[in-house]
Amino acid sequence: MLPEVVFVLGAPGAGKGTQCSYISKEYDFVHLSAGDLLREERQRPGSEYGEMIEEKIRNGEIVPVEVTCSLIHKAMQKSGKSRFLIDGFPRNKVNLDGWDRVMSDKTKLLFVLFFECSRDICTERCLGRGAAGSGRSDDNLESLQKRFNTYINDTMPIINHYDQLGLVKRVNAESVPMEVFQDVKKAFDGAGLQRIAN
Ligand SMILES: Nc1ncnc2c1ncn2[C@@H]1O[C@H](COP(=O)(O)OP(=O)(O)OP(=O)(O)O)[C@@H](O)[C@H]1O
Ligand SMILES: Nc1ccn([C@@H]2O[C@H](COP(=O)(O)O)[C@@H](O)[C@H]2O)c(=O)n1
Repeated sequence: MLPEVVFVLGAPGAGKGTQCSYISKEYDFVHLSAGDLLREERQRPGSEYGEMIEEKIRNGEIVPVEVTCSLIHKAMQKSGKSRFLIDGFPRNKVNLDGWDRVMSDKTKLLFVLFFECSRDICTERCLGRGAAGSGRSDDNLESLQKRFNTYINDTMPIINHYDQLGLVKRVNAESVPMEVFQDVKKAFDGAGLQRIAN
C-alpha cells in the first residue's frame, strides 16, 4: 500500500503545528513540518544549504523544492510509518510541481486540511510565540508581512487548486485549540480514519 498523506495548510500562525501534534496523538499519523525540517537542516553542521535557508526563512520566501522535498522524503523513509501529516507544504506552484514530479506516484494524497484564521489573529499568535521565546528569526512584524504576502500570492492559489479538485477540508482555526480540534476530528472521522485505540 502507498504511504498516505494529508497536506496541512493555512496562514502563518493559524495553528497548524499545534493541531498536528493533537492529531498525531489521536490518529496514526506522523507529523512532518516542512518548516521544522528546514530549520533542522539550517542548523546541521556542514549543511551546504544553511545560509540560503536562513535567508529565505527570514524573508518569508520559499526554499527550492528539491531541498524541501528531499528532506520530507528522507523523514518519511526514516519514520518507517505509512501515514503522514505534511505541515506547511506545498506552499507554492513550484512546491506543487516538485511534489507531483517526484512524490505523487510514491504516495496517496488523502485530503488537504486547511486552517482558516484572520491575519490579525495569526499575527498576534506569531508575535506572542516570538515574545514567549520561540527563537524563530521570522516571528517579527517585518518577516510576518513578507510571510503573509507569500501566503496570499503563492499559497492561496495552491489551496484553491486543491479545492477545485474537491480535496480541501476547511476548519475554522480562530477559537481555542481544543475547540478547533473538535472540528479537526470531524474531518478525520468523516474521511473514515480510525482513532488509535487507547
Ligand atoms: N487555537 C489557538 N488559539 C490560541 N493560540 C493558538 C491556537 N493555536 C495555536 N496557538 C498558538 O499560536 C502560535 C502559533 O501556533 P502554531 O505554531 O501551531 O501555528 P502554525 O500555523 O504552525 O505556525 P507557522 O506556520 O508560523 O509555523 C503558538 O504560540 C501556539 O501556541
Ligand atoms: N514548504 C515550505 C515550508 C516552509 N518554508 C520556509 O520556512 C518558513 C517557515 O515555515 P513554517 O511553516 O514553519 O511557518 C517559511 O516562511 C519559508 O521560508 C519553505 O520554504 N517551504
